[in-house]
Amino acid sequence: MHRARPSLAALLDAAHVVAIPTRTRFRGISVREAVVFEAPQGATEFSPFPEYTDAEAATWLRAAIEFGWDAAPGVVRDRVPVNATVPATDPDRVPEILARFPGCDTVKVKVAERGQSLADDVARVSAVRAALGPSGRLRIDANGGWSVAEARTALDALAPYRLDYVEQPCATVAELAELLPDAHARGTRIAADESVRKASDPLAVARAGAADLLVVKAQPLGGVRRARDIVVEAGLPVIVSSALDTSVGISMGLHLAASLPDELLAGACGLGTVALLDGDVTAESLLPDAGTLPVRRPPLDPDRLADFAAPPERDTWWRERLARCYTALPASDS
Ligand SMILES: O=C(O)CCC(=O)c1ccccc1C(=O)O
Ligand SMILES: [Mg+2]
Repeated sequence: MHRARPSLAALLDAAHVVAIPTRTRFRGISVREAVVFEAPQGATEFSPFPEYTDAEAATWLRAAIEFGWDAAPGVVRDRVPVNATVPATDPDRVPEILARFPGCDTVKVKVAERGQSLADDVARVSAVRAALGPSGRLRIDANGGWSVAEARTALDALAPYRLDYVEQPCATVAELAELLPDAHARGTRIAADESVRKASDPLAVARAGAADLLVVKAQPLGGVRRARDIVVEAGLPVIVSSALDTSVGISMGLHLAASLPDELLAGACGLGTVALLDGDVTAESLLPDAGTLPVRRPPLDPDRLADFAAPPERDTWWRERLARCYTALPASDS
C-alpha cells in the first residue's frame, strides 16, 4: 500500500518527540508522550503506549507511515460529532471537565478504575447525568475491568442513569457474549473496544455476535485503510475513538470517521480528547466546537514542539523504539 515507504533515516529526520501533560490523570497517564512527523501528506503521529510490545507498536507505526506518506481515503462529511470524555475523577470535577467539551450532548465516563469502587462509579455517573440533563446520551467505559457478575451488578446500579452503551465491560469475547442478553434486559448495549484493537483477530467479536457496536481506533488497527476494511467487514455500527493522541493523531481518526458511510457511524466519536491535554503540537488544536470537530490536518507548530520537547533520555528511548518497530514492519505492505 505504501508506494514509497520512507527510509528509517528519513523517518528519524522528520520526527519530533513530545511529552504533553494531561489536565486530569487518564488511565494512569499524567504525561502523554508521542512522536509527530512532518510528512508529504501532512503531519502524522506514532504514539503507542510505553508498555506496548514492539510487535504491537509496529502496527501503530504502520498507521503513522500510511497517514503521512499515502493519500487518505475520500471523505463523506467535513465535520464529525464527538463525545465528551470524563476520566475516573471525583464527581466534583465533572462540571469543570464537561465545560471543556462545548456543545457535546453525548458523554463517555470511565468506570471500573483499579482502586475505586462501584459507589465511586455511581457517584460519577450520577454527577454526569445531572450536568448533562435528561436528553443527553451517556456511555460508560469499563476497559474490561469487570467479571460478568460484577458487570451485572454495576449495570443494575447504573440503569437509573440510562446508559446508551457500556464499552468493554469485561475482558474477553466469551464474557461479552454471556453478558449481552443481560445488558439488553437492562436497557443498554455493549460496545467492544479492546476486543477489537488488542485482539489477534479484530473481527472475532463481531463474528461471535458478542457486541452491538465496535469502537475503532486508527493507530492500533494499522491505519485508516485497515481500520476501514475491518469496519466494513464487521458490518456493525462503529464509534471512532482516540488513544489520547495529540491533534495530529486525532486528525487520523477524523479521516477514518469521515470516510465511513452514515449507516456505519453509530454516533458521536471519542475524538474530543485533546481537551484532556494541557498542550498540543499545533496552534490549530482539534478541540470540540458545537459538539463537533472539523475534518482537517493541523500543521505542526515549531514553538509548541520546542515547548513540549521530551527530555533527552525519552527522546532517545522513542527513537530507538521507532527503529525497532521499523524493522518489525512487514517486508511488503499491502
Ligand atoms: O473514547 C473516548 O471518549 C476517548 C478515548 C478513550 O477513552 C481512550 C483513550 C486512550 C486509551 C484508551 C481509551 C479507551 O477508549 O479505552
Ligand atoms: Mg475504551
